[in-house]
Amino acid sequence: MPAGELREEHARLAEEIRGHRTRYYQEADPLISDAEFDELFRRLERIEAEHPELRTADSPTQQVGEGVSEAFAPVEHLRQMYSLEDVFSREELRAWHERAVASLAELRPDATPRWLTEVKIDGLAISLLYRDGRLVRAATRGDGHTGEDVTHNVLTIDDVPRRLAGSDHPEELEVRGEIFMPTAEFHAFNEQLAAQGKAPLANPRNAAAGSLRQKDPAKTAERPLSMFVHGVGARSGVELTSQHDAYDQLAAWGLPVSPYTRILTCLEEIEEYLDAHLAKRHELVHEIDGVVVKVDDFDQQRALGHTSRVPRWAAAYKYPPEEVTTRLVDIREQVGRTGRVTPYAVLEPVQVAGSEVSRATLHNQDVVRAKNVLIGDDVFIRKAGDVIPEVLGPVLPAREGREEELHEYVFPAACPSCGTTLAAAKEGDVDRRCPNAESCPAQLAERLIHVGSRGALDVEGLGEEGGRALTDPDFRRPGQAELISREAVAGSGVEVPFAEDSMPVSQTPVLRNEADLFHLSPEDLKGVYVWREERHYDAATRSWSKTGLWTVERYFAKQDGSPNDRCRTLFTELEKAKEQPLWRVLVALSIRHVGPTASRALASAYGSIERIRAADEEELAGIDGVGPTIAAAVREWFAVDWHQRLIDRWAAAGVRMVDDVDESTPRTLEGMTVVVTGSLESFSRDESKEAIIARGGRAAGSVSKKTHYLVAGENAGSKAEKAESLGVPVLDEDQFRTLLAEGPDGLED
Ligand SMILES: NC(=O)c1ccc[n+]([C@@H]2O[C@H](COP(=O)([O-])OP(=O)(O)OC[C@H]3O[C@@H](n4cnc5c(N)ncnc54)[C@H](O)[C@@H]3O)[C@@H](O)[C@H]2O)c1
Ligand SMILES: [Zn+2]
Repeated sequence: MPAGELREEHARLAEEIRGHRTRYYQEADPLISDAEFDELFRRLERIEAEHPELRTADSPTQQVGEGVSEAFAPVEHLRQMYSLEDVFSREELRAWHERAVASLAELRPDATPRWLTEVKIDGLAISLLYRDGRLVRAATRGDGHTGEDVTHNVLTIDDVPRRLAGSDHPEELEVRGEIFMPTAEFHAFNEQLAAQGKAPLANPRNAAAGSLRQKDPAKTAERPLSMFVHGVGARSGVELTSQHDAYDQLAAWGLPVSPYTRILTCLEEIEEYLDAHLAKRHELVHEIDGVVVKVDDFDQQRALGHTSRVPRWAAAYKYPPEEVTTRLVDIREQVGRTGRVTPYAVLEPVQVAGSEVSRATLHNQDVVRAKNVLIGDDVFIRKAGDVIPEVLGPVLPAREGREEELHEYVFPAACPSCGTTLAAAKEGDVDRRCPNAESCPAQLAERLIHVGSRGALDVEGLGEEGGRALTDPDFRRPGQAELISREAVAGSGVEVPFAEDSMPVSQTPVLRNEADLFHLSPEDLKGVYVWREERHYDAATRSWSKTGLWTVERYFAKQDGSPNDRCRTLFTELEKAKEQPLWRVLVALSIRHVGPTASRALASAYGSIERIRAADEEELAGIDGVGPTIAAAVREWFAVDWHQRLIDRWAAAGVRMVDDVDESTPRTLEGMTVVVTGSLESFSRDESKEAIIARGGRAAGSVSKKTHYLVAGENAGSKAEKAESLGVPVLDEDQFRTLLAEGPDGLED
């Protein structure tokens, strides 16, 4: 770049950065994410590294950027307040560490540096001035020399002592720290705002900054603010030898010291600290945006000194940003397993918290409205750790001049998958559902994927791709090209020798509901993209290849026309799935509320699908691990015709609907319901249940009129009383053993 242009670029960047700093510090209402701000700042630093003549004293890189607003009286700090040098990667941290060690080796040859490692609190800097133990002034950082007088506001914060505890207070002492809003308090406060119909605060940092800058201290007093100290400025009448020595002393005087600080001896330990705190980043009292590493010893700190903006004895390692901005390209809808239609944001792919994000759920139409986003907007998005990414809201100023490209999202009236009119499940529900549960391709695909999942029948080949392909023959594997038809080839004048068995893609879905899943044969998959192989014809060389111009497909790869491996796998796996135990079949049925736990409970209580189908709601509700909600859902499910057909079809195909019973065990309890309560000597809870089921009985969890026997062990409790009041016979362990061995007849003697 020519020097003139570079100078202009530098001036433009500097101006932009100053603008963002003002909005961030004085108005607590930033226009861009911190990550983007940091990027601008780094660009300016890079330009200056190449052209040091541009690094003038008024460049943002040379100044602590906060500035002071008119709203507060200016205050001169006794000692300058600094910012911190940021490092954004392990390499940068290692380089910083190496430099510091090398400099110290030269400046203080006898010293062994120790590293005080702290979390970087996402709040705002404060300087507290104590005279003879009394708080006389509190000021923001400002430009580092002059801050703003916020004494009245700071006095409302409980963590900040007005008088120091203990004795031997210095004549004068500047304490530096960070004011923050604890994460829990932040969420509680936002809920309170929401309940009052007010806009929530964007994040704990802006919340703290905004709260401290209230003109009316009474307003600040309403905000839950806290503080931790992280340094000392000017002092007289006290001898402090190191950072940690200072913290000990400040703690003794009643000042709040961070519990997360450690003293470490080498880079390796520092990196461990980084990882450990990144992993529990959201479990701390407050939000953090990184870790600060400081040379502990004050004499060594003095030797290393400062630049005009940052100390050379400290570095802030910034964690990957959790908040960035990107373009909201579109809003589309997803139809879930239960027919719920949820809008989601299609985003221009962007890195957040170390992973790429290109989609984010928007939950429902009310949420889209509340977020006030338009399709085409630039939006703030957040991804905190493992939490799913979230669209926070639009970058309003970025709309300027782009109004034409923006438009409002309209929630569809019909299912995007099958066209059925959407409806609320019950009155007042925000969510809309597609009522075409049986054969809506999207719902069916989700159910099939669920059937194939690990927790259900565990079918390799019936995952995302398989599930979609069975419901949409046009669905293609990533990279799978579209088939070119004979007609298209014919019209092109190129002669392609189509293989005899090459055939068109089928136009109709393989499955209309899951009833026929286990009746499929490889033949049925001939027309489906996902199970076909591709061959390409290169007209120039008249040969087949993997990459040629014409994509011509044959239905299976093998020369003899037999299924390819992908197809074989699916069918071997489906065969295997038929042998899965009953509880897994129950999971696979997608009955509301019936996950693995309820399925196991049902399977062990009844042992067969027929008996579950026959059980009434009250009886089901009595099973341990079932309860009324699940019982109602089970009854509801069986009341649907096509569900009944589905079970019959699966059973006819050989899916096991009955758990193995040991044939050698006599069926002494056929038709009996037995409840076991309290602890038995020679049976565990599961063993007593299994013993009942193995003999054809039902092991229920609670006593009702339908209970045939209650077995009461040690500490039987209220069930025994209930049984007596209902006239249900109560057995002890010996009698239980007799019952198991001989059935009810045995008890009569
Ligand atoms: N989004 C925007 O428009 C915008 C504008 C300006 C600044 N910013 C953001 O603000 C930050 C830059 O501000 P900065 O100059 O205050 O630098 P900084 O936040 O990177 O680091 C310096 C500050 O960290 C604080 N701090 C927290 N924990 C600390 C600890 N344990 N020890 C010492 N200090 C600790 C101190 O207040 C100190 O002044 C960056 O994250 C930047 O992205 C954003
Ligand atoms: Zn539908």
